[in-house]
Amino acid sequence: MASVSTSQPDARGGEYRVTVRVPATSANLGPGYDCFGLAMARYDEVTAHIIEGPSQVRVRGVGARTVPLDDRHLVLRAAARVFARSGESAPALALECVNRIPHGGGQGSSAAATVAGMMLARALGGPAAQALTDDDILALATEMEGHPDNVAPAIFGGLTVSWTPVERAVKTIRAQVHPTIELVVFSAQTHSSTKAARNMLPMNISHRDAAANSAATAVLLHALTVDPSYLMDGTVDLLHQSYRSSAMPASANLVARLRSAGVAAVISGAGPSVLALSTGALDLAPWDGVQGFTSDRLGVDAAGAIVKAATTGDEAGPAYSASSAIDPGKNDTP
Ligand SMILES: Nc1ncnc2c1ncn2[C@@H]1O[C@H](COP(=O)(O)OP(=O)(O)OP(=O)(O)O)[C@@H](O)[C@H]1O
Ligand SMILES: N[C@@H](CCO)C(=O)O
Repeated sequence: MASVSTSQPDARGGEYRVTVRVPATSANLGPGYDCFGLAMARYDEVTAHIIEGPSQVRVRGVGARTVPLDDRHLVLRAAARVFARSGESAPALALECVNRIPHGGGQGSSAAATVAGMMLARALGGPAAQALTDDDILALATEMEGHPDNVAPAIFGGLTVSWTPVERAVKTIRAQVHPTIELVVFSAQTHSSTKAARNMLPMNISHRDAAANSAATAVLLHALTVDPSYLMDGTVDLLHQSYRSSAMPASANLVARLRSAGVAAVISGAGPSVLALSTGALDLAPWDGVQGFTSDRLGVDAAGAIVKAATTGDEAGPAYSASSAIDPGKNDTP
C-alpha cells in the first residue's frame, strides 16, 4: 500500500523536501495484458522541493545523459497533471532523481516516474492536491500511461489486477503473491518503446485465442496466489508476445528456452526484459552469460510507493538520500 508520512514546513524557513521511492514493475505476466502487474524490489528515488522558477532537474543513474532536464521531464509533467487537476498553479520544483529502473526495458520506468511526480506534487501542493487519494492518483497516472498495469503496482505494491469498468474510473484488486514464488529478471541491453510495441498488436484476434487467453488469465491468478504448480499453464499468452517477437527476437528466444526447461518465463511488460517466475531458487548457472542480458533475483515489493517529507535541519532528514549507493555511470543507458 502506498504510504505517506509528512511533516509541516518549517516556520523558521527550513527547506521542505519530499522524497518518493517507487518500485519497478512487470506488467502482463503472460496473458494478463494491460491488467496484471507485479511490483519488484528495484527502485527509483526522487527528492523535490519548491523553488523560485524555472524548475531544475538533476539525474543520477539510468537516463542521466538522455532524459530532458527541463519541464519536459516526465516527473515534472506528471506533477503538473496533479496541480492542474487540483486547480492549483504548478510551482517550480528542484528534483534530484536517482534512477535504477532501465528505460524502455519493460520494467515500468515510465510508470515509476509518473507515480513519483504525482506523489511529490500531492505532498508539496495545497489542500486540493493533498486531498487526492491513491485511487485518484491511480486514475490520473493511468490516463498518462494509457494503461493501468504498471502504475497500479507502482502505487500499491505487490500483485495487482486492474480493469476499467465501462465509463467509470479504473479499479485495482491487490492480491498476495504466494510466498514460494521467486522472480528473476533478465534485463536486456537493448530497449523497446512501449508505444511502438503497442502499435505491433493486431486490431482483432480469433475467438479461440480469446477464450484460451481468458482461461490462462484465470489460471494465472490461481497460480500466483494459491498453487504455483500451475505457473506454466497460467503464463501462456495469446494477445501480445508473438506479435511483438520480431522486434525482440533475443527475448522471444530466451523465453522459449526457459519455458522448454520448465521455467515459467514471460516477456516483462512491453519487453525486451524477460521475467522468470519460479518456485524455489532458479539455478541461474545455465542462464548466466546469456548474451545481451543480465540476470537479477529480485524480491516482490510489497509496499509500493513510499513518500517521506522532512525539513532541512531536521535530525532525521529525508529518509532516502540521493547519494545512496549507486554507480551513476554503470546504468547510464537510455
Ligand atoms: N525516471 C525517468 N525520468 C524521466 N523520464 C523517464 C523516466 N523513466 C522513463 N522515462 C521516459 O519514459 C520512456 C520509457 O517509457 P516506456 O513506457 O517506453 O518504457 P518502460 O516504462 O521502461 O517499459 P514498460 O512500459 O514496458 O514497462 C523513457 O525513454 C523516458 O522518455
Ligand atoms: N500492457 C502494457 C505494459 C507495458 O509495460 C503493454 O504490454 O503494452
